[in-house]
Amino acid sequence: MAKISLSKLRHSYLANPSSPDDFALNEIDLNWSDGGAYALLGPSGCGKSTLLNIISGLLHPSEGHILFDDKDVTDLPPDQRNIAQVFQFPVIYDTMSVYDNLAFPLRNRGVPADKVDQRVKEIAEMLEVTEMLRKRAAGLSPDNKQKISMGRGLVRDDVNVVMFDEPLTVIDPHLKWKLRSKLKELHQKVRVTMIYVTHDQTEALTFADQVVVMQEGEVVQIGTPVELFERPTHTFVGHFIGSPGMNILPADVRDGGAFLQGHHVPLEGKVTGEAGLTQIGVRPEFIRVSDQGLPAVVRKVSDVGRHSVIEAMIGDTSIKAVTEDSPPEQGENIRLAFQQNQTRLYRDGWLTSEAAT
Ligand SMILES: Nc1ncnc2c1ncn2[C@@H]1O[C@H](COP(=O)(O)OP(=O)(O)OP(=O)(O)O)[C@@H](O)[C@H]1O
Repeated sequence: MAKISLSKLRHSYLANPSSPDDFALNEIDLNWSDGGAYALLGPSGCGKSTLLNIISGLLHPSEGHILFDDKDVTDLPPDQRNIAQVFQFPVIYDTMSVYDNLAFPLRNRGVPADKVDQRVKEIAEMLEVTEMLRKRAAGLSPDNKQKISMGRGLVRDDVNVVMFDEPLTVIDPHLKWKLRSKLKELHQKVRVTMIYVTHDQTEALTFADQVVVMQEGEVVQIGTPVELFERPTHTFVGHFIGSPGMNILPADVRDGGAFLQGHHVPLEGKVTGEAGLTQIGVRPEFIRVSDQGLPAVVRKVSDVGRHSVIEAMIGDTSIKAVTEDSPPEQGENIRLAFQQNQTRLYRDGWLTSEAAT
């Protein structure tokens, strides 16, 4: 297990990059603690695989350094980095038994047979595959194959890090949540540093203690799932995380106050910075239908099970609110109250209101 540091990492696939747009990764600095569970989250093309390949050693960064426990590994090839990887598609030997598949990474490194046996049985128990150990891998369902693939990633206890690259891609939707929580449970048992790459917010937020959100080659926020939900430092994070995402509303700022369609909107705290495009950010969960608040007209109501999503118009600005009470009717005139300590201001995308004290 290792602490991992990425220092001033940049990468371009071009031979002679000249502008920031030429870089697939732009200046990444990160410090990950030994034994932590981390996720890299972002839409397709944001640079997740590039970063993962740099950490595993498949790709040499154009600039910067990778350190494992303060040792610079930037120039080391993958086989000398002592990493285990679990990929999108199961990597197992169909002709071998489940037992031999799990034992393979250990036998390969000359681990004594009794230790191999003990560790294989331990991992099989954690994954709940003990009864499959004697079966041939070829006959397994895709989700069981991926479980074994994960087991192969976890079986060695001497790795610096286990990296998961979209590991639930091939899993049936109704089994995904099972494997997702299994993985979290496994991390708590084995306490190896783990990095989980995904574009799926649910997977990232359920697995990781800390999530790194990426957009267009940059890290836009690093935080716990709660921090990302409650106080996104960028509108991209606000919108990308949550279902529905944060409302990002056009705002005029004058005399230190924010106005939406001419109505004053009290913010969490003082406004900092100057000029730029200003927007109010408030999550649908923090807007209530109330006697007081901003006048709005209901455009649509969607019943999504435990709650309803109200889509309304304030002037010509569309806004979403979530309610667990009985929702208003389409076309109804309502008032929407924003919870002040959850109402933030963004300037050119970045958080520019001070936190409530
Ligand atoms: N081998 C390559 N040569 C040139 N450009 C590349 C190469 N691999 C990736 N890129 C570019 O680098 C950027 C980041 O891609 P990357 O694959 O790291 O993103 P990602 O977040 O992993 O996306 P996905 O989830 O689709 O794999 C993209 O603009 C992509 O087109």
